[in-house]
Amino acid sequence: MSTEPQFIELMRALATGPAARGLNDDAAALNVGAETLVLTHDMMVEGVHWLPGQDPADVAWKLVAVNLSDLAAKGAEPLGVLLGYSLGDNDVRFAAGLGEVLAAFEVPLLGGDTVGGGPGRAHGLTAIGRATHVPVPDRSGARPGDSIWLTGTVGGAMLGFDAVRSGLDDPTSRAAFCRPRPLLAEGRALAPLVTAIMDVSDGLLLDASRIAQASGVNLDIERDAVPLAPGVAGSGRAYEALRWGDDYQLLFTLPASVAPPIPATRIGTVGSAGQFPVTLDGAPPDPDLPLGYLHG
Ligand SMILES: Nc1ncnc2c1ncn2[C@@H]1O[C@H](COP(=O)(O)OP(=O)(O)O)[C@@H](O)[C@H]1O
Ligand SMILES: Cc1ncc(C[n+]2csc(CCOP(=O)(O)OP(=O)(O)O)c2C)c(N)n1
Ligand SMILES: [Mg+2]
Repeated sequence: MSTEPQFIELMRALATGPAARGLNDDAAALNVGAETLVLTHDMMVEGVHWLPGQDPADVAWKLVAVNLSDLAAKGAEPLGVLLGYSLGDNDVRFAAGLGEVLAAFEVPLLGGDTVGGGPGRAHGLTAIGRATHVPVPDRSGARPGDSIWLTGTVGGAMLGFDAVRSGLDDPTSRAAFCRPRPLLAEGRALAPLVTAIMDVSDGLLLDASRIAQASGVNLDIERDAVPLAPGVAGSGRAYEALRWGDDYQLLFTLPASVAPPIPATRIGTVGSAGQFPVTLDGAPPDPDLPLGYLHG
């Protein structure tokens, strides 16, 4: 079996048009007449993205939210979604959660496909958006001297996952894992200003390394500047929170003179490319630990 990066490399040879952006971005950007459509697709798999026994309404919420998060990171306004659904237990609960998330973010369901499920069910969703700013911001414009910024905190999903796994009925800590909120308004406000932007799905360090690689720079993160979700600080899991993922915050770079128009924390500085795409307080990350979450 291939790893996720190996398979994407095979796809990269096929996705050669400009709209695919070299498969180096959160979404495709397709010019259609005077508009630019922003298109993304993410899947969720039982046992990989949700635990067997989790409320299907939460799975539906997250499936839509993670895709809208990719639109948010490109400053796009959602136009609609298409659902690929595997039948299983409690399909009615899934439909209820889908209704909630579509209403919460005012996104229409446009269609989809339904198949018989089995163990290890997988659902997919395509989200279609309209660019509110062109050029659609990508990951490649970070320049030495830029500041690195992050919305919100990291580590909340990691703690929420533990709460779900241990059956803890604490809605606040579960919410970060079960019901992430795509930062659509924030992404739209940032799109005209940023030099690079993406959403943090696979872990702050791994996603920062993607901006670094796309931009041909180093991202140096100040460890103590990274805002941690309540409960992470002092738990001994601060470094894990930088690598766990599923937090769906926006990570972006701005020229040093530009202040973000939305609440965010400055977490580091862009430097020239060096041996490591990402450093922490000038030092390489722990070589024995992955930077974030990769499939395969
Ligand atoms: N099976 C696939 N076929 C074509 N493109 C893919 C496939 N899997 C991933 N990609 C592309 O590879 C890039 C990286 O994917 P991914 O890391 O999943 O992005 P994101 O975290 O924004 O969802 C994106 O451009 C995505 O569209
Ligand atoms: C049961 C379970 N175990 C572990 C995780 C953690 N996890 C699984 S995939 C993932 C990264 C994000 O998923 P991915 O499919 O890579 O999304 P993308 O980057 O394509 O948006 C994380 C943090 C989880 N969500 N659920
Ligand atoms: Mg993806």
